[in-house]
Amino acid sequence: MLMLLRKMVEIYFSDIENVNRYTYKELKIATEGFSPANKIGEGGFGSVYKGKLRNDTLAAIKVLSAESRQGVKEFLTEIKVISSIEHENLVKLYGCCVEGNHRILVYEYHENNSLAQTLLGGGHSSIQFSWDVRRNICIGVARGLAFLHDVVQPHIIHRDIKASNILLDKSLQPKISDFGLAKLIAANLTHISTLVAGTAGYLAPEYAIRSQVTRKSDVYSFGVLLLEIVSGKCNTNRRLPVGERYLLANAWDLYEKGETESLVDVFLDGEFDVEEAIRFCKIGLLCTQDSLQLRPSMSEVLDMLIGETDVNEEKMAKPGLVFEIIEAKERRKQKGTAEVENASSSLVGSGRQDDSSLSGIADSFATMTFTSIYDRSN
Ligand SMILES: Nc1ncnc2c1ncn2[C@@H]1O[C@H](COP(=O)(O)OP(=O)(O)OP(=O)(O)O)[C@@H](O)[C@H]1O
Repeated sequence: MLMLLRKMVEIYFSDIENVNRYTYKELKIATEGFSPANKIGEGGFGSVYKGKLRNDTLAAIKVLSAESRQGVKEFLTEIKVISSIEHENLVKLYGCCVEGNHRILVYEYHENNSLAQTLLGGGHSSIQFSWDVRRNICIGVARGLAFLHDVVQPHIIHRDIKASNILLDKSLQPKISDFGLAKLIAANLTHISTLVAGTAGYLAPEYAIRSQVTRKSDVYSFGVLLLEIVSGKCNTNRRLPVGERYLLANAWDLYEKGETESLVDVFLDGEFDVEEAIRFCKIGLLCTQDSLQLRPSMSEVLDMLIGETDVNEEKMAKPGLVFEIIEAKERRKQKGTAEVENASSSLVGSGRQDDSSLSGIADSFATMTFTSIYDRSN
């Protein structure tokens, strides 16, 4: 069995070009024995360490935990996928280590950390997120995603677009990381169903409820991220009163009242291009509409962001809000009642959801990893 596995790994590796292989020993040296001092993060799949490679290059070394769902096949698939694509807004994979039980990915290191720890990190970062910087980040992320969706063949759905997966390099260029959930899907398939493994606040309703993954579920997540970048607020802040907890619901309320401008981060102190900021908010709302068909593609989003095309808000519908289901589920847990069904029926546009899809909610949520429902302290 072990021999067979080794053989499989060798066959797979012989098929993968341009990927360095590292030994466990050299990665141990690079991270000073995986010392806690060099640990820079902890994700759903394991720990991330900063390390210095043999050629003095800094790297982010992601050690997949034993509990990680990624087996050899998924691990090697991830490597194959990442190594075959290169783009200025995607994190570069240097190589990997597959030795015994060790599964380690070695990425280019980006010193300015993620948006989750900087922009949304509660004031612990010294980075100045001016409007120009934010605009550049939004456009860069849209470029990276449009590339994955519309240029790479067959296209790639990221599935886990969120602030902790947007890293910043030394000149604050955004880099999309974590293709652990990405899967290549055949171009003729419109969607694939799978276990929901994204993060709650960024999840498109159809993804949360029916595990339905399409490029449009990435578009939804991008819309949430866009609103976070413009507002400087996390999509969920459980410290706030119920009515103010959810950024997306607030954004829609303000839009309806014609007060979209007040969504923009107060830290900008009024120093931003008002028209452009409002346009970005509207694009965020276009992306998060309940109906997949109404959401634009990432290439269309990019064109709207750079002002190449206008934002058509004529028929813009209310966003699909997942939090209502989450809260109802929490209440049900506490009270042992069957409120999920009630809350689900109040989901925006939920008239299209039948009982069979609703009955899957609890199961879908049981498989979700709620790893990044973070709060911003201010
Ligand atoms: N290439 C990198 N350069 C610098 N820091 C990184 C890099 N990759 C990851 N990190 C840091 O490690 C943290 C954890 O990353 P990881 O992708 O494993 O998990 P996550 O995105 O936080 O959560 P999840 O696994 O649920 O997606 C990131 O938030 C970031 O701070």
